[in-house]
Amino acid sequence: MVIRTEGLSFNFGNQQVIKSLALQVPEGSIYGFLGPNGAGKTTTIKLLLNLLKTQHGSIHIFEQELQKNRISILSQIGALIEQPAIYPHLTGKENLLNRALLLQVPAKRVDEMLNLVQLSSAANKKAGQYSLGMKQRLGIALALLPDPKLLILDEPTNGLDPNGIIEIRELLIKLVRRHQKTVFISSHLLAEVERMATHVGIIDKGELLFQGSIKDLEAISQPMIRIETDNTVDAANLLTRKHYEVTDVTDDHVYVSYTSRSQMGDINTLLTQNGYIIFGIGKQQKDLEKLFLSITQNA
Ligand SMILES: Nc1ncnc2c1ncn2[C@@H]1O[C@H](COP(=O)(O)OP(=O)(O)OP(=O)(O)O)[C@@H](O)[C@H]1O
Repeated sequence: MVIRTEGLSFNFGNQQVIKSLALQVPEGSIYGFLGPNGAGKTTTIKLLLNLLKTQHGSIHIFEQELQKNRISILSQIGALIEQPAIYPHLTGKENLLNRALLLQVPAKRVDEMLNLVQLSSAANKKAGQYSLGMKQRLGIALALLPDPKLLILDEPTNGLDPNGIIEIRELLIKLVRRHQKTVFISSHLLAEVERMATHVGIIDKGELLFQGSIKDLEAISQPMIRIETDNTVDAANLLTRKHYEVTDVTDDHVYVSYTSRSQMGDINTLLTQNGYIIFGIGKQQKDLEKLFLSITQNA
């Protein structure tokens, strides 16, 4: 494991914001650390980076205890938390050169990093004029400069437009596949993490509700077919008789486990032929809130 915490807890005053967290982040993974605002993601990341001191429990990174091996561990971690520390009056390249000098990294890595995050053509533009997405990519380039084995990113796509989100996602996938890094990335968006993560941890109110591979997550975040119809109870009964798995019935909607697009067509035909009016039918992915419900209900 690249990151392993045991019984990790943290209090701000008398508010316990991290509760006995047992994270397991495998080598070469993109680990999506998922949770709503205020769940404790940033606090956890600050603990992992030793920006906050561990109060209870233990943190092992690269199989070494963090407190005892602080300097050697932290020198192998690249991090981006909150706003990237960028000098706006310097160009992107100057920002990187500055940091390279500080870290005693060969200057030629600067061009390599600009290339990797696709900022070569904007290298000589002032960083203050960069778009949010470009700033985030510059932040990632800064974090990658010392060639860390582990990259920790706190909500790196926050505030980005869809294009910016795709760019960051592709960059992270490339880093893991081609450059053998491990990426730990926090987010409050299930859909975003699902598209790139190999492993997921879900935290709410400081507690880890779920941890596992993306396959394990798919098993519980199964999409549904949402059918808006006039007589939901009768429609649900008909569907059940026809061996469809009805998961929920409300006044306006019937929900059925989704298996395929053609199954959605079959349901549409079946209900229409039996005289039901279909106002709408579509595939619905569970959002984080619904996922929480199924996790806690299945626990
Ligand atoms: N310096 C602090 N002093 C007191 N309480 C804090 C401090 N920093 C965070 N908290 C509280 O700790 C809890 C967890 O916050 P944290 O920032 O870790 O959550 P988060 O999951 O990163 O959320 P967000 O996505 O909003 O940043 C919240 O209730 C927050 O109000």
